[in-house]
Amino acid sequence: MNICVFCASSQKIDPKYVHLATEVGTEIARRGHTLVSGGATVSCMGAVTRAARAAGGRTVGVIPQVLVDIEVADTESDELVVTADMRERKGVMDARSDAFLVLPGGIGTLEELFEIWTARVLAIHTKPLVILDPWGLYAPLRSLVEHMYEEGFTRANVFDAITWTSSVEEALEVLESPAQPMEPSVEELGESTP
Ligand SMILES: C/C(=C\CNc1ncnc2c1ncn2[C@@H]1O[C@H](COP(=O)(O)O)[C@@H](O)[C@H]1O)CO
Repeated sequence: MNICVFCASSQKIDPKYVHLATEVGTEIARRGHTLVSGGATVSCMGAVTRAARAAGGRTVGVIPQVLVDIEVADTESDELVVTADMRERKGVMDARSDAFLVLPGGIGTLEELFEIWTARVLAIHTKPLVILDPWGLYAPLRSLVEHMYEEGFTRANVFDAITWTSSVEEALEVLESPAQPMEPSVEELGESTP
C-alpha cells in the first residue's frame, strides 16, 4: 500500500512526538508499504521519512516549490514530486495514496485531515483514514465535532469515516483493512432545505 502520513513540521514540540513519527516510519517500511509524505526534512515530517528509509522502505515526498526554495525538501526521497503550490501538493498526495494516517500536528496537519475527512464523509473516496493520537492532542477536536453533530452541523456518519487509535500497531492494522463505504443516509438524501 501507499500510506500517506500527515504530521508536524514544528521544531518546538516535545521529542516524544518525533519518536512516534520514527516508530511509524519504521513500521510502515517493516510491513512493506510505501510512505507518501509532505517531502520535508523537518520535525516529525523528516523523522517519519528517514525512519522508513532506514528500515528499507520506499518514500515519496510531495513538496511545493516554495518549500524547496527554503531548503527543507527531502532530497534523499526515492521520489520527490515538486508542485507549484500547496493545493496541488495535497491533490498529488491524495491521488498517490491508498490510505491516510494523521499524527499529532498543527494547523497544516489539521487542514490536510479535514480535506480527506470531509471527502470521505461525502463518499467521494473510500480510503481508510486513521488518527494516531496516543497523548490526546486531538481530544478537544473530537469533542468539538461531537458537539457539532449534536447541534446538527455534521452528518451522522462523521465518526464512521475516521478511526481514532492510540498505538502504532492498531493504526497500521486499521489502515490495512478495507474501509467501509460511506453511504449517505436515506434521511439525508431526502432532506429538503426550507
Ligand atoms: C522552515 C520550517 C518548516 C517548513 N514548513 C513546512 N514544511 C513542509 N511542510 C509543511 C510545512 N508547514 C506545513 N506543512 C504541511 O502541513 C503539515 C504540517 O503542518 P503543521 O502546521 O506543522 O501541522 C505537513 O503535513 C505538510 O504537508 C521550520 O519550522
